[in-house]
Amino acid sequence: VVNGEDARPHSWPWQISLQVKHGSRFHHTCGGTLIGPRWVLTAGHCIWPGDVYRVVFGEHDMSVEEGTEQIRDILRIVVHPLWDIDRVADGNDLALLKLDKSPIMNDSTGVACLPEAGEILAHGTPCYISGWGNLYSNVTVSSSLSPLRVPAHGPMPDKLQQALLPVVEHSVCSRSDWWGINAKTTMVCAGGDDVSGCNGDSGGPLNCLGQDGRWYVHGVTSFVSSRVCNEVKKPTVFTRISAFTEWLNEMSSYG
Ligand SMILES: CC(C)[C@H](NC(=O)C(F)(F)F)C(=O)N[C@@H](C)C(=O)Nc1ccc(C(F)(F)F)cc1
Repeated sequence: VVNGEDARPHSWPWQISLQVKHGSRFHHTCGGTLIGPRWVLTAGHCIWPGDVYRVVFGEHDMSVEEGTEQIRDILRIVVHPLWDIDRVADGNDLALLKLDKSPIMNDSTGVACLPEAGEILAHGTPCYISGWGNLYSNVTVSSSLSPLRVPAHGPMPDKLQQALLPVVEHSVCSRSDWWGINAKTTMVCAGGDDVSGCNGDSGGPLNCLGQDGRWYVHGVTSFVSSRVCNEVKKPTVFTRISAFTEWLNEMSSYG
């Protein structure tokens, strides 16, 4: 998250850390959302065939054993059938992870509320992105020595970050100098004035306040500008969960 702040610990109890095994150690690779006792929703682009993953719940500061962490293994991974890493702009950037065992629900770990099917957020609706992704893109300025602009990764935070990202309605997000045709109606755009998601926030939740005073997860973090995470007129793009209600119900019911 670029230009965010430390989240109050466990204030987004459905936020998980998806960790991938490299050698004998696991490390954070994506965010995700607990949407049922044994189901986590993340981004399709977080899943690479052959990799081994685990899910950490109740995490806040990655560098400290806080006693609220719970770790679960994954029984099955269902990537959306239409997801294609070579066609990011087509959307469908979703994957469901079935856990071997439900985590214990407590003050630090809980299930998210999801919106009604088809629900569309109005322009300007205040939402928060949360994640342990990069604090900024480390873009080397192009010069005679390095003619290419090489976007490298900035530092990753230890503590969960959050940032207020106002919703950008589709008619604005799909303007030619914004995301153009890459912004589909099955996506939610949110952000502006140099706050954004960044690498490592992938798959995490877009948390939006509902009329009933509850927080609802409307988006799964999908993509940002490949030049710089918080590029002007390139708001963060999320998979719109309310466009996939049927698929989510089908998958979670066949257990
Ligand atoms: C999509 C993921 C690989 C990656 N996602 C993220 O970093 C996330 F945190 F925003 F989720 C990303 O946006 N990476 C940059 C480097 C990227 O590839 N961006 C990108 C932007 C737009 C499009 C387009 F326009 F085709 F849809 C494709 C890729």
